[in-house]
Amino acid sequence: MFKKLLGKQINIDTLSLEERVAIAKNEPIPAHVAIIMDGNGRWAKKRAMPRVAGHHEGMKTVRKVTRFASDLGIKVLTVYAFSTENWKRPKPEVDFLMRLPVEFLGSFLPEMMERNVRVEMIGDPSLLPAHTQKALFEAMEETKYNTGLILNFALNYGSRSEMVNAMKTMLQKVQDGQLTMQDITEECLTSHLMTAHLPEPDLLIRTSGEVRLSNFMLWQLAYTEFWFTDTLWPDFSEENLLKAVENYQKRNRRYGGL
Ligand SMILES: Cc1cc(N2CCCCCC2)n2ncc(-c3ccc(F)cc3)c2n1
Repeated sequence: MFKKLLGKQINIDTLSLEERVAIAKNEPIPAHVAIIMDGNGRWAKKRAMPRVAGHHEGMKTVRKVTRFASDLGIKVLTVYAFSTENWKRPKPEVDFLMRLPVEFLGSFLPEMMERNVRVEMIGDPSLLPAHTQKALFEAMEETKYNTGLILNFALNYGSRSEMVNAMKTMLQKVQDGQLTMQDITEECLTSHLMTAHLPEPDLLIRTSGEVRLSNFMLWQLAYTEFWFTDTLWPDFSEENLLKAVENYQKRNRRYGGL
């Protein structure tokens, strides 16, 4: 890929990762990157390993990508870790998945503190097992004053139920006289979503060649740039994230305008 640098055309594919990071940092870095982390089961199947091996490897990729996103200066990284539809999977697989937050936080929390990373979540935690909730709430409590990258886990999250809940709250406020019909605007609905305190995603990445949203942040992604890759999530690397950011920086976002 060619980039204009200091009046010269540079073939950045010939540069090192570090050199490309330095160049990328001279242009707007997407403040909020959202990732649908697909391909874990396929990764395991290709290696004749159980599906859970792919999930476990995928968890290590979350750690790797978090480090790199923090180094790049990304402000918010939202990762779709467990959807409301995932409860339909076999119980042993769900049980394994529900232990990943415990393992991840147990091993990575000290480094996240050093890196000033804040752990947040979107979704309904009430259905998560007690050990998962405990690990999550402790990590959110311990990191709540950190001002660096926000690592935002979408857990037991579904966009349609998020929007229905927002509408119900707004309707209740209209009934209670706290809101009028004129108050019901796009901004009002946005402020009632779980992501109200976050900027909308600038870049959405989906791995493993799937090209669909799977009930993920449907409202919030209205003006987001999408980047799809055939790479399976466990194989996703700093190189892949940098490629997505470099591609993002080549696009001129119009937000519906000309
Ligand atoms: C359910 C689930 C699945 C999960 N996968 C690994 C990544 C690929 C996608 C599915 C499997 N990962 N990876 C990290 C977490 C996690 C969640 C919350 C938290 F506070 C800390 C870590 C996680 N949670």
